[in-house]
Amino acid sequence: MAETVAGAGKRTVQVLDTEEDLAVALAKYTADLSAKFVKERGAFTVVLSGGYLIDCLRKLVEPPYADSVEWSKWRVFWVDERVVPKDHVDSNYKLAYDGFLSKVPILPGNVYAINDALSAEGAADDYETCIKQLVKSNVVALSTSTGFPKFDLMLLGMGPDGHVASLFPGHPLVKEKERWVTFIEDSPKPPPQRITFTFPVINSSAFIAMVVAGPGEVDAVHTALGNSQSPNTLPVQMVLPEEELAWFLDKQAASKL
Ligand SMILES: O=C1O[C@H](COP(=O)(O)O)[C@@H](O)[C@H](O)[C@H]1O
Repeated sequence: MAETVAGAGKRTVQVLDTEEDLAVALAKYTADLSAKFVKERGAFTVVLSGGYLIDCLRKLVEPPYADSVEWSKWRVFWVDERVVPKDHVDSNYKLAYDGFLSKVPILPGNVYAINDALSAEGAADDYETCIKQLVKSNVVALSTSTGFPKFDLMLLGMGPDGHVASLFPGHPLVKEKERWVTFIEDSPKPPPQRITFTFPVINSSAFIAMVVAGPGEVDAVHTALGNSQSPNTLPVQMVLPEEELAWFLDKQAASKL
């Protein structure tokens, strides 16, 4: 199903029979976009989230997808990170390393993790400075329409409350308009200290895959994609990238649609 959303790129929704089918569809989507961007600009900038998304990337590290991807062209970033050491069980870097990065030949120098020796505020400043330098050197594109960095693909998950990245319902950070990267010290989901890309950065990306499986997010999926009359806008409803928002759902996640 594809439709155009006013003021933004198109939105597509795929409902896959099983979570296994979802992982295959996501691997194909990511591999196809990797080939497109490597051909067009010689690099592919990919932003990961934490949580369940990493498990859904398991088919990408297997043939035929793993063999077709030019891993040396990948540059990897995080949409959000918890302010904990990189080897901590809550670290999004550790989750991605164990479940994905350690299984493919991405160059270690092309993996942009946060500096885990800094405070939340310091780590957010440091990550923003790093991305500004990569924009200057043309590794990360700049959106001509917004002036914010334009990543090629963000692979996002969503929490049961409709949060994306570390942007939670009702939190003032969802309204941030200036910063590229900001920090939160009172995250309602532990751990409390995190850094996160802001909505202007998320929505300046070219493509976003929104990946949701299982029963936990059924109501938030219904609010985002169904005809639910919820009075409060969920963070996930604010996601509108420049070219395409592609939802990947399994049947359970889509059961109220
Ligand atoms: O805390 C976080 O939660 C979201 C959603 O996680 P999920 O396990 O419900 O898929 C995740 O996207 C984010 O990166 C993470 O820090």
